[in-house]
Amino acid sequence: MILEGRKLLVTGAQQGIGAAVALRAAEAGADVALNYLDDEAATRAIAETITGMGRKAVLVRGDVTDIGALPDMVAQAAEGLGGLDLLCNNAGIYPRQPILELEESIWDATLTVNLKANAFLSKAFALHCKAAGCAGAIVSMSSLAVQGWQDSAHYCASKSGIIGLTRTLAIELAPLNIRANAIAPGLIDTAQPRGGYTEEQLKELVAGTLAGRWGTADEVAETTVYLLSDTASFVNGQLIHVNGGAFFS
Ligand SMILES: NC(=O)c1ccc[n+]([C@@H]2O[C@H](COP(=O)([O-])OP(=O)(O)OC[C@H]3O[C@@H](n4cnc5c(N)ncnc54)[C@H](O)[C@@H]3O)[C@@H](O)[C@H]2O)c1
Repeated sequence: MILEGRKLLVTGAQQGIGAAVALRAAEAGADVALNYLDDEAATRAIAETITGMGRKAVLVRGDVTDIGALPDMVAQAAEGLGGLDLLCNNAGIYPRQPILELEESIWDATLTVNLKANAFLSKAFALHCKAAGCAGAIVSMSSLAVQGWQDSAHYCASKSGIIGLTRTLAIELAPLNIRANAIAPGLIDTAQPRGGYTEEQLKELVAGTLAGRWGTADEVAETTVYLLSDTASFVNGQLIHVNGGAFFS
C-alpha cells in the first residue's frame, strides 16, 4: 500500500497504460481521478473496479489539448477526491508519418498532446500543490522512441521533449517538494504501437528485444506507482526505461 492516502490524476485513463496506472495505483492505496477523452463507459467501468477496492474514483472528461481548461481539470480532480498530490501525464498519440511527407498539422497535434499539454497540466498541478501546501510527484510517459524511430520524427521530438521538461520540472519544483520523473515504455501491448505496422514487422520488433515479447501495460503501471510513491523519494528528474531490454539503434 505504498500510495495509501495519496490522490492521483491520470490523463488518458480510459484504456491502455493509463487505465493500468489508475488500477495499480488504487491497489496501492490511492484515490484516483480518471481523465478521459471520449469513452465514458470504459472509464466508468475502471472507476467501478476502483471503488470496489474501497478507494475513491472520479471521472474527469477533458481534452488535454484544451490548455486553458487544464487548471479546471486539476480543480475537478482535487474537489472530487478531496485533495490531489500525484499526477501521471499519460495521454498521448502516435500518428506515424515519414519526414518526407510530414504535415504541419500532424507535427502540431503530436507536440500539443504529447508535450505542451504535459507542461501546462504539470504547471496547473504544481500551482495546486503550492496553494494546498502539499508535497507531490509527477510521472510523464516518454518513449523508447527517444533513440530515433522510423516515420516518427514528430513523435520522437515530443517524447524527447518530455526528458528536458521532466528535468526542468524537477529543478524548479524541488523547493515545493514535488518530484518529477519520466518513463520510457518499450513495446507495450496496447492499441497505440500497432498502427501502421504489419504483423510481420511487429513480430520482428518484438523479437529484437531481450525479453522477446510485448511488455504489458501493468508492467509500466508498476514502475509508475513506484515513481509516484515515497519509495522513490530519492529519485528525481530521471528517465526510467521499461522496455524488456530493447537496443534498436
Ligand atoms: N504502448 C506502447 O508501446 C508505448 C510505448 C512508448 C510510449 N507510450 C506512451 O504511453 C502513453 C499511453 O499509451 P498507450 O499505449 O496506453 O496508448 P493508447 O492509445 O491505448 O492510450 C492513449 C490514451 O491517451 C488518450 N488521449 C489521446 N489524446 C488525448 C487528448 N487530447 N486528451 C485526453 N486524452 C487523450 C486516449 O484517449 C487514450 O486513453 C502514451 O503517451 C504513449 O505515447 C506507449
